[in-house]
Amino acid sequence: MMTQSITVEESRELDDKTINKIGIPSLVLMERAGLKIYEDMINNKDLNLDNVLILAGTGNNGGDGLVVARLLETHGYNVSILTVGNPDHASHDHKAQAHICDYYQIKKVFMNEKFDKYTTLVDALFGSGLSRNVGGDFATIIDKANASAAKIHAIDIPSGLNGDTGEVMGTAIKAASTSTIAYPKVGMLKDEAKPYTGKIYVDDIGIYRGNSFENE
Ligand SMILES: NC(=O)C1=CN([C@@H]2O[C@H](COP(=O)(O)OP(=O)(O)OC[C@H]3O[C@@H](n4cnc5c(N)ncnc54)[C@H](O)[C@@H]3O)[C@@H](O)[C@H]2O)[C@@H](O)CC1
Ligand SMILES: [K+]
Repeated sequence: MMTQSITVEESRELDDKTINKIGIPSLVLMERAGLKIYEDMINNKDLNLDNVLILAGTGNNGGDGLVVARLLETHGYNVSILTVGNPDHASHDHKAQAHICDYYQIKKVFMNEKFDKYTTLVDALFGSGLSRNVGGDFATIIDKANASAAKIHAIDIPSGLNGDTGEVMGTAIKAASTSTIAYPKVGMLKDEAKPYTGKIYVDDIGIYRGNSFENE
């Protein structure tokens, strides 16, 4: 059982070490993340997956969200994607996932979309890359998501929540459940973070701290 928590910086160092020193390709980690998040959602009986909207930023957190979109689509669920931010400036792995989503012709919606027809929203706006207060279109979408009747499942860290302190950076997603990658981040376990994280799933995707793999 992995119950340790880590800082956001450590999570980024572990990602980097796993990819660049150990040699597991980043797209393999992203695929494993997406598969685990998809399974968490399927197994969470509190989520109604009749009509799912993926809220995707243009980084790798959004890339994880696009893997979930594709897995939902290929398993027959009704799923749409709202990309927030400039797709031309998306991360390499995000662009690779967007290309795959295009192959499957997954429905795309835009900023003016009404959220009330969706049963579940997936928060893939920001994860460990959040570096400043949330504003502009991102804040608009977070506030619209929180105001909607749909439940929110967050990927890695609820967007806008400071993963180290558990504080809200401007505004933050209030998730019913969160799939966090590798280890929970320290701020997510604080009492004040609970209304934002909801139930936390910890997803093993092959990223390990120190020698913890020896205990697997
Ligand atoms: N390849 C990897 O390293 C892995 C990454 N993973 C996922 O990738 C996430 C990290 O991805 P990224 O490093 O691409 O970062 P994010 O996707 O968290 O953020 C994307 C970008 O948003 C920008 N940004 C930060 N704060 C902002 C703000 N307030 N307003 C507007 N833009 C802002 C930053 O330039 C940042 O790089 C993790 O949380 C996890 O979900 C997982 O797939 C596991 C493997
Ligand atoms: K997120």
